[in-house]
Amino acid sequence: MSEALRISRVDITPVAFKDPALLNAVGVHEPYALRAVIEVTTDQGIAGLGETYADEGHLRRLRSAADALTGMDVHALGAMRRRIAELTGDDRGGDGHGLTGMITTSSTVDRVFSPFEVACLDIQGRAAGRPVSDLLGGAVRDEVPFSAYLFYKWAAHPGHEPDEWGPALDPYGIVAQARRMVERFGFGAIKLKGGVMPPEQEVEAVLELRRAFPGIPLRLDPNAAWTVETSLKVARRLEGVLEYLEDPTPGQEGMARVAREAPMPLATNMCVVAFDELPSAVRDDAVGVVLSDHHYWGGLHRSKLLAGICATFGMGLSMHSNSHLGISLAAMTHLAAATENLTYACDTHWPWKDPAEDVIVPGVLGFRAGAVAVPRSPGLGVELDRDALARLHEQYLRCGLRNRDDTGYMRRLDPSYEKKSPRW
Ligand SMILES: O=C([O-])C(=O)C[C@H](O)[C@@H](O)C(=O)[O-]
Repeated sequence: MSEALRISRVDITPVAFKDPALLNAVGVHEPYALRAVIEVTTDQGIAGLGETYADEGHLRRLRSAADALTGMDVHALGAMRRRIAELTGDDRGGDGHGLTGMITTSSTVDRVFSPFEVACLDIQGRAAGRPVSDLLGGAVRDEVPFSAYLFYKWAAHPGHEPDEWGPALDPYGIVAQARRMVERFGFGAIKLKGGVMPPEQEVEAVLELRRAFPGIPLRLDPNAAWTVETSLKVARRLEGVLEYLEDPTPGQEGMARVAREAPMPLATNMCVVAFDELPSAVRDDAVGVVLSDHHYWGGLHRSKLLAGICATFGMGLSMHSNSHLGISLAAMTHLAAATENLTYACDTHWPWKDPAEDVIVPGVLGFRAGAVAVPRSPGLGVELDRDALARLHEQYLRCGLRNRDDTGYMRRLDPSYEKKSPRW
């Protein structure tokens, strides 16, 4: 039997990178997005990478988990998760963790375990000379399609630097943003973040997108900003236009009422965010598509478990994102490549990031025709750029967000912004 690879050291480095003034149902993105880079090193000197949220509460839990996992074999993933569960208890919720408009009910154990699992899989892959997708059962696709993630957006906002994208505050601004995204990255699917403008304006924006991009799958996601009645009006107006409508209204009960009459599937990353929320969603037909996210579903293996449950119960599977760096993009790509029923283009915030602001050595990951090629080198296939890590850590120390005990990600709308009524 080959030797154990024991964890001898864990480095957790919080970083900040610039985020544009993107709008959603609860506010505007902070000028910086916070992430934590996890580097796990074994006694044989093999290092692996993970990435996760970086609010203070999460950082505290990551640090205690790191101490508890030191000395364990990187193959003992089940035992690692159990040890983290002993530390955190069955705590649920508390922090927003970049999930818009909700205090998440996702599992703390799964959120804390996830970046360690990814880093350990990176090490396993490096040691075995295999890409992470092989450790997940093998890639069933060589490249993973992602969607253009459009946002209503201010040109700038206090604390944000003006960026090359400019404002997008009406349907024409949204179509112009989509054209630039599609021209630059080649995306073959489009998602619009809604819940910001009056619903009829958001319907207009989707219809303009349909005119501008005939045949491209479209999605609209108002982050549960609407009533059941408004959701149904929108759904009827967009019959035959949307591939899915994401989280139109809060809660499984409301979603089930919309789902009964809506002419398209409903998707969610808000009312099903943990395994124990699946049975009622299935029983009540509340959702047609679940958006997975390995950051809160407990890593890559548990995301595959979610995929299996969705397949069993006839639900579709897509993938959620928050503002993220290249380590997460690599993990998302390996997972999607190895998940047969993940047939929707995945979400990504990647295009909104300044390409010069990342912690990985550039050149390995990129979009061609809207897709990312699955890395074939051992592990995740990405390397840490230590100078960039130090720079973005300095930015974290300077940016003034680190003492917040929330997501460090969203700012509630300031009073000068008059939010339009979410009702129709
Ligand atoms: O529903 C979603 O897609 C998200 O929760 C992703 C992000 O939080 C999104 O709303 C954002 O970045 O504003």
